[in-house]
Amino acid sequence: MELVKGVSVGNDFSLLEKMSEHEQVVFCNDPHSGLRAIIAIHNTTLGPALGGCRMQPYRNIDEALEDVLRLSKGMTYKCAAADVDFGGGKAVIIGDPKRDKSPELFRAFGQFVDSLNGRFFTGTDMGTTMDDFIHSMKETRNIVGVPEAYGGGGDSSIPTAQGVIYGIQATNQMLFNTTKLRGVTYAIQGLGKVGYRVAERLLEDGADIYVTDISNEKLQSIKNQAETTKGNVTIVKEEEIYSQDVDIFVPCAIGGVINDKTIQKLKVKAIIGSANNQLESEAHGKQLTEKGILYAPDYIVNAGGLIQVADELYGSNKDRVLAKTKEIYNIILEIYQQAEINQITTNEAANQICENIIQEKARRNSFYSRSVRPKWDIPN
Ligand SMILES: NC(=O)C1=CN([C@@H]2O[C@H](COP(=O)(O)OP(=O)(O)OC[C@H]3O[C@@H](n4cnc5c(N)ncnc54)[C@H](O)[C@@H]3O)[C@@H](O)[C@H]2O)C=CC1
Ligand SMILES: O=C(O)CCC(=O)C(=O)O
Repeated sequence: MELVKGVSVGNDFSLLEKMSEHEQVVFCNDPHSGLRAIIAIHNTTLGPALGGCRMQPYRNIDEALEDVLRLSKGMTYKCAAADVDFGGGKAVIIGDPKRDKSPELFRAFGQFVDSLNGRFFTGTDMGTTMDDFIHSMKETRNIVGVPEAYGGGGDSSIPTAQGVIYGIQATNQMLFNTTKLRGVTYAIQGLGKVGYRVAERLLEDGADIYVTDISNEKLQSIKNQAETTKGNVTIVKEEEIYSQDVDIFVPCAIGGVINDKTIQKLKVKAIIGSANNQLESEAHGKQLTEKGILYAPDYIVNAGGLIQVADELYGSNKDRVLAKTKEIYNIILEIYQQAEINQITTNEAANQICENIIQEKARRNSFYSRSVRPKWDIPN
């Protein structure tokens, strides 16, 4: 008897080959709530996988799978660089965040997370908010980025934006021999949870910024705010953000924005922002170096949120989170120096540093490697 009619995932092993670097990929389907999601666990050498959950109206399964595989790999490196005892994972929910959310959908998602029995911890990302995960928390304890009123560290985009600012200061030090934010010009793509805070801080310090977003409301809001700050804001069209005659491009929206097309347009001296997977491919890092553009690897710059959500497992302490986030300044400088000494790209330098950390820790913690439980005791 044919139980599942007409289902084909190809007549080869291409799906498994696609995830050959990953430990586990879980496809989640709950017809009752409409949940369709993918959870990817890339590497648990340093601890259970941790990574936010993105909600996006992906066009097809390939697009969603590609995104979750790339994002979860990035988390492995981000955890290593940020020195947190977690591995890399990520989740994507296929759906429109404006239309398709419901308490049932996030509860169903929580049940899938719980079924992984401590191998995966998750929280907010693009398209999801802390409120969504209040529903998931009813089904699993393995939710991070929880509001303060529920015992968590609160909005993780606050330390993420702080980390971006430390990264910009390190970049200004490298390029202009100053840690000051003003006197340097910036083009910001995306005024969401992170980008808006970065824009606010730059304006407060008297910097001139150029901004774009697909939301007019956000553009208008920052424009209004700039009336009371020392810095000035200029709104530009979405596609024009790449060709602005400014010092630094600050991508804080979607991934893949550094590609063959945009590199041609860029006139900046450096790129530093919060968006995950900014380079369409690693080779684009080389193209940036050849063009004399300094690239601050995204997963180093945007680790502030991860640092905060990982800290929740020790009880959430703002001073501890800030101290660790400040380290982003030194790590970025170290990467710039290593790239220069070894004549490699900054993304290669960052990858090498992280791979060495993972190997070194795996040797020390071999008893712990691939454990399904965190070191600390979290009751289930
Ligand atoms: N929230 C956090 O703590 C962290 C965020 N990130 C990454 O930073 C980026 C931004 O994250 P959030 O601010 O949390 O997301 P968000 O969803 O709050 O904001 C994204 C903003 O980008 C805008 N946008 C979307 N497409 C655009 C386009 N083509 N051009 C211009 N603007 C566009 C949206 O309208 C929105 O205002 C994402 O790539 C995310 O993965 C990384 C680490 C932590
Ligand atoms: O920032 C978060 O809430 C979780 C960490 C994460 O998913 C990320 O850094 O991309």
